[in-house]
Amino acid sequence: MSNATKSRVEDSETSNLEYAVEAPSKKKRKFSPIVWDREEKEARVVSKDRVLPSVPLPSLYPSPHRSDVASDADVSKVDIFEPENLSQGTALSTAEAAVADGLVGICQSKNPADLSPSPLLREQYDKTHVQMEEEVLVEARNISMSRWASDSDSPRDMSDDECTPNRQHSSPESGEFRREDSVGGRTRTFASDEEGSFLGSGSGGKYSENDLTDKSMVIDENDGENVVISQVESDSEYDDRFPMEEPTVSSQRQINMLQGCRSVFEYEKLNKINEGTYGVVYKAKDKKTGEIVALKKVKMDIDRDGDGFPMSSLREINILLSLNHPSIVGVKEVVMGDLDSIFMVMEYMEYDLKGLMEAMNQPFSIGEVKWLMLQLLEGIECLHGNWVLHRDLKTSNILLNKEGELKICDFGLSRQYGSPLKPYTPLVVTLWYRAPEILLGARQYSTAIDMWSVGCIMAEMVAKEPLFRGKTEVDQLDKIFKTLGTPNETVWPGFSKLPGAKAKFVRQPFNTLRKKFPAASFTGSPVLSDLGFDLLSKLLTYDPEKRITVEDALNHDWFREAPLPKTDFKPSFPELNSQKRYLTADSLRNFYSNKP
Ligand SMILES: Nc1ncnc2c1ncn2[C@@H]1O[C@H](COP(=O)(O)OP(=O)(O)OP(=O)(O)O)[C@@H](O)[C@H]1O
Repeated sequence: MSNATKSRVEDSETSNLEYAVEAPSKKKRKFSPIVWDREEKEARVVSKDRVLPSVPLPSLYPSPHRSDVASDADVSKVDIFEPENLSQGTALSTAEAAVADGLVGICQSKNPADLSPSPLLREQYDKTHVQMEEEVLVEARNISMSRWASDSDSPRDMSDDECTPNRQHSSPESGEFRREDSVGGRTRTFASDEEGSFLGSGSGGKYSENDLTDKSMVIDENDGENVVISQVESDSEYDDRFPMEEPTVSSQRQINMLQGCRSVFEYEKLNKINEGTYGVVYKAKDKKTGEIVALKKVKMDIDRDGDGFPMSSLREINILLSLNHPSIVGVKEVVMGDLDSIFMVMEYMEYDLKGLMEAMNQPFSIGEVKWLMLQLLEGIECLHGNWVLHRDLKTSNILLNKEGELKICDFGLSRQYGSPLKPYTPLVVTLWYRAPEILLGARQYSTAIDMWSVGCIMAEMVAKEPLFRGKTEVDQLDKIFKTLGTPNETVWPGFSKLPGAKAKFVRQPFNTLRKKFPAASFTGSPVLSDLGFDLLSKLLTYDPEKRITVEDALNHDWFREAPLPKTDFKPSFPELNSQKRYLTADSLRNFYSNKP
């Protein structure tokens, strides 16, 4: 369990405990680029142990902490890892093409001569490179022109927030400090049991140059899948408040073509964990250190239009290498296999939330749900604070380890600006956590889409079953409307103008969510206090502009009422079945028969 997350504490006037109190923030809210200012919370108590960031994405720069992991490419390529595919002569060239496209500096080679790309790979690199350049430019421009762009509001003051973007040029001093330093001096970490007693203290597919001259960023989604950046808001008031800055990306971007990756043969493959849309995940052991890791093999046959390294994978790697947060799965390095294989080496997590819930015979307790929610929200706060939308939050993308630490994984769909999304199979990309604005074909959406997913995940953790299990998009909307009531212009201004709103949906005048989660129950239905229900309702709010932000969710009083977050929660299941991430009948039987 990470100290950072464990020690998140919120202020409460009703509490007689002392907490570290952060002064009311002067910053504008910094969540959705298309959702405007709201009242700020008066005060928020935060952890004394949190490691805080200093700089935003986009970062094509590797972590200084991570580049040292891969220092020896001159390794023997023992033929134990997919030997049939081994082609030493071309491997480095492939890796180089990938490296040059953003895996910059995460690998090193002792022999630069090995790294000259073949003409074919050179061409692939050039194509992908141009696309990356455009995206990076747009992303950076938008960040600098956002409402955070003033001195006090810039994402560069992410030191006020929760995560540490890894950048080659950032010094540890500037990148990290403890929140307790900032204000007040009153700090306390906490742990609780279930009863609440404290146990411890302490637009259309392409963007143009013109797009770069506007003031704020939104994301367009065309035809359901093609996501691009477009620009909104150009009023003078905005200009006054948030003066434009020139992008600095071109001077920041540095590609070291002479750096290469370590080989996957440094690892001993143990077994396949799972196969998702974008890659196969293996459990493996570092031969030198014995450390157990997860290796995600990047699929090369999708999402690349036949001409390069998959953009989804590059983005995922870039994001994961750029962010360092206890609730975001850590990537140790990127290694290369054969001509067409690149692997991400990640910290190994024993469970994913989906598999775990399938294996449990009881739902989580409310204290456990709170603890998991806090960790999840903190990871999302880090993402949103760095202009990253996850866009595919679901229970199988939330990993847990034996220590009860939760980490978000699978950033394959994150920040897919300008690149079509091509799910390998529609069955895999679930609709269940998808926000109504996306289902209804909204062309602009924001961080609120992730918050909807969090609402679905919260409900699922409480009830131990998915909240809305639609089979098609229309079915998904029907299921949502049946429970939350059919939206209208009153609850969701702008709803009727959404492309999908013309369809005939169920007419449900009432919100019946409370019935599913009563405050007290004699029927065995999951129970949620008024505060818990309030948070859930705010997460599952139709209007994205009114939907709760991650910061407000983290400040919600539900986390301060008993039972408190169960910070000492540790999943007590044996490690999940390696193939499917859920327990075999045998291991379950053994598990329960051995229980006292
Ligand atoms: N670091 C890890 N440790 C252990 N298991 C992991 C790790 N990363 C991923 N997994 C397992 O592999 C599965 C697939 O991983 P991931 O979601 O990253 O792949 P994907 O191809 O992007 O999947 P999707 O189809 O959901 O987009 C996860 O649901 C999880 O069970």
